[in-house]
Amino acid sequence: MNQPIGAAVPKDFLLAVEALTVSFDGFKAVNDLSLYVDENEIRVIIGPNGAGKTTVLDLICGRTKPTSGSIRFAGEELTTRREYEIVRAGVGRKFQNPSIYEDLTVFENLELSFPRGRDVFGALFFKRDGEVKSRVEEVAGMIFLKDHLGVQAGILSHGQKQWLEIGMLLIQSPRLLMLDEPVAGMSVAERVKTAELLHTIIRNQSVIVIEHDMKFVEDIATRVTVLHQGRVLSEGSMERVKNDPKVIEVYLGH
Ligand SMILES: Nc1ncnc2c1ncn2[C@@H]1O[C@H](COP(=O)(O)OP(=O)(O)OP(=O)(O)O)[C@@H](O)[C@H]1O
Repeated sequence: MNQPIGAAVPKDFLLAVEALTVSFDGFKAVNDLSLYVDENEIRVIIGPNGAGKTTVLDLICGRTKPTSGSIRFAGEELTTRREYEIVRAGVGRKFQNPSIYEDLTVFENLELSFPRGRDVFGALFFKRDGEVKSRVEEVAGMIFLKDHLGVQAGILSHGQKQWLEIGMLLIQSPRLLMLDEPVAGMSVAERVKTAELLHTIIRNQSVIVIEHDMKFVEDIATRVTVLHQGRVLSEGSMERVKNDPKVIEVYLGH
């Protein structure tokens, strides 16, 4: 049957979070939340402390299980999946503090994160050296560390360590990257380059960023979701959200 003109056509989002709730001892940290992220989108989540931002990412990556609701990613339900299955489905998560191997070089950190397959008997098989090397170099170029491949990760600047960790996710080619305050502690120049990096990433992937730095949010966001008390308080362009009286009252006015 033909769709009547003007009828809502269901759209396939990369990520569709619907009616998501999680209670901790009766306290709803996330409360009936719905959120939809497109392919090739940067979505920024902002909101006051305790709004539920980190908990939303914990729910998407399977670290926390919801009390109710659904999270569909590329058409698959994630709420019944284990954390490693969600990673394999294509969701990469970076936490606030970089977790890199400080004693290893940039090259080795990236190489170790390269996804290793398993053969039909379940044994690990390793990709040919050349394939790994060219992928490591490609990702190092994206994260501005191509000239630092032989450098020990421990002596990188804070910002470079953050980029390296993003690179360690990128090398696994996730379809969705989730970043928790990626520019915290970065210099102004590093923030500008991080915005550039995110714009490169979304040519092929989608990104969710939790951020407090409003200048950075303005630089990267096409759509912003404001959380408050576990719910969506406002959503839309930065322009719209920053002029929303509700948002000014609970967040931006402080
Ligand atoms: N495992 C948990 N057990 C109990 N309460 C929790 C748990 N995780 C989070 N909370 C509570 O849920 C609320 C939301 O926390 P969350 O860390 O998601 O907020 P946030 O928006 O990320 O805040 P911030 O900007 O400070 O990082 C807080 O009140 C927090 O104390």
